[in-house]
Amino acid sequence: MAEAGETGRGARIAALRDLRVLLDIVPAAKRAAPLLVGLGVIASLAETAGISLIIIFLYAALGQLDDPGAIARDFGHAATSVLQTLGGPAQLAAAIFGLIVLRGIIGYIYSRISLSLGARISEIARNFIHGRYLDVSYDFVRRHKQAELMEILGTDSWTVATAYNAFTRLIINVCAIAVFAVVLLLLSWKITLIAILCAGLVSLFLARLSRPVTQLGASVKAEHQSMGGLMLMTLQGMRAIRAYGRERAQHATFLKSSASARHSLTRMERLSAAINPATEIGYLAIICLIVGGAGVLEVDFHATLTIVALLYRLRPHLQEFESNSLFLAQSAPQLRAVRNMIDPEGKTFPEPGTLAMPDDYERIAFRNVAFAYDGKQALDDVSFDIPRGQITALVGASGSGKTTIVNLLLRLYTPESGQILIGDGDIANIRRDEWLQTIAVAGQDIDLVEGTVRDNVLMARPDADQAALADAYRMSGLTDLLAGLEYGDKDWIGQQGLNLSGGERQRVGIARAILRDPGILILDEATSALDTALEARIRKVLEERFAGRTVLIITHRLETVRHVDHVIRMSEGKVLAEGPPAEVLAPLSGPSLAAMG
Ligand SMILES: Nc1ncnc2c1ncn2[C@@H]1O[C@H](COP(=O)(O)OP(=O)(O)OP(=O)(O)O)[C@@H](O)[C@H]1O
Repeated sequence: MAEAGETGRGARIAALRDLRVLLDIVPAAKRAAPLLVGLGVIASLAETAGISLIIIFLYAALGQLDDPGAIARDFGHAATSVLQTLGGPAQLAAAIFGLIVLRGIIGYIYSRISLSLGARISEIARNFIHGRYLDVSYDFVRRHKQAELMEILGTDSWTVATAYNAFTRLIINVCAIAVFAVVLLLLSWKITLIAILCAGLVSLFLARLSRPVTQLGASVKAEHQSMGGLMLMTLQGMRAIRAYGRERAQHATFLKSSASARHSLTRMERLSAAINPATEIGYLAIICLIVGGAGVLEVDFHATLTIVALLYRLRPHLQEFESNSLFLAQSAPQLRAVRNMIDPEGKTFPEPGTLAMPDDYERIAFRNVAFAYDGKQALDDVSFDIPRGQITALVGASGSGKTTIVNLLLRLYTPESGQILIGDGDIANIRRDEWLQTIAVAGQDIDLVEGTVRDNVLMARPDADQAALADAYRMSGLTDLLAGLEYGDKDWIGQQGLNLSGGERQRVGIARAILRDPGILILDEATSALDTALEARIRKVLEERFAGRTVLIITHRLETVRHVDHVIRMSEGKVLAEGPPAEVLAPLSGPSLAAMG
């Protein structure tokens, strides 16, 4: 975001700097900028020439060109020679018409190019940001609020295009003002000098008036973000909100946030709305001043009239200049947010790895692994083995670090110290896609996406055929359930699969892991919501299917642990014991291992 307290000018400069960096990802827009500016300048020249010809036309119609000295000398001579070159008033009228048409055509070409470039810039910016969310470390995404990420992707990415348009228009405005200034200088340098001085004063006044706009732009963005957060909370927490009767309270919070967003937006728009009439009044005052000053400076009436006509035409350019410049100041916080997201600095990216997956390893070995979430220690000097081709159970009280181990195996995070070895090599050095192809997880927090059962299961292997899918459904006990649904596996299961029961969602997660057909299967409390009979049936099927493969089970249920080959018992981020179940579990008793830390 633009720094709090940054002045309007500082914000404009920051916005332009960020825009320049952002346009690195859209080289076409960078290349097209001079073309757009060129077109704008030609349009301005055509406009100025057209106005000058109209003035000549008027003088000629009034018979004033017979005495060029009657109007400003240089302009009078130039006007006479233009009229002589063209041949007469009819040709002059045709030239004026031609210039108006030329300006119209150029304006149309400009709009076509800038519109399609704008659309392209937004598209590339949002694609880039979406890609960034997927390739940056999982930790980075976890640290940011979802509402913030949504706002940057869904709203701020559009601002890049509008800011680009404002920037090119700004250059065009400057060029148009310069062209008008040259013609005005030719008419009377004294009056032009006064006009420039007054315009400078008006501009300073407007800059002062619009100073709070940057802070307001930042608060509008913050309010929008917090409202977005509440919207997400309403949708994602709908069940809890209703279950605890928090509808009114949630709505009241939303109303407050919504009113606050309106308040900031209204203040910003009120200020923006004041800029236009203030600009108009300021420049009209300059025109009045010039009319009054012309008499004092003894500038003749005709020249004054011509100057006033030109100044009047110049006014929209000055006004547009002010509003484009204001827009850049307003959009500084959004451009900064997009730039920060695109900038690789301060972000970490998962190691892609270079080595092939070994096929002669005997175990996955954690060696002195430590890991902390934002300084909170989750694993402390953890060492244990997961033997290849065997069933290992990872047990321990809630919060002892079991899921963190799964997260490290999935390479969602990297250990702060220590190593996870497969054979002699660190898993971080194995090609990430190959490693993930080898491993599959079904968990208690089933990560189902909004869509159908089929969409969710196919995530594991998009090219799987119907037979493989049916096999995965059968093994996870889903066949009967799907037969009962109106559209079978194409039934919409809602957000995070909430149209299904907890046990059904778990079975979809298991089907997905089975379809992957991995060498290493991780079941993180994957059957905790199933009844004992169904759990036993699925376990039997999985044992047959994954016989001879590596299976890591995370569970609290004692009966599940008793039959495994190897047990690792954890407590508060440390390994307490490791070995055969009889040895490790001997000191424990009871059907549940929930409190075994
Ligand atoms: N995303 C996170 N951010 C911050 N702290 C976290 C995060 N995930 C886990 N922790 C903390 O790390 C520690 C280990 O958590 P972990 O989820 O690995 O435990 P667990 O043994 O799997 O627990 P459970 O059996 O309840 O699932 C806990 O103290 C937990 O609060």
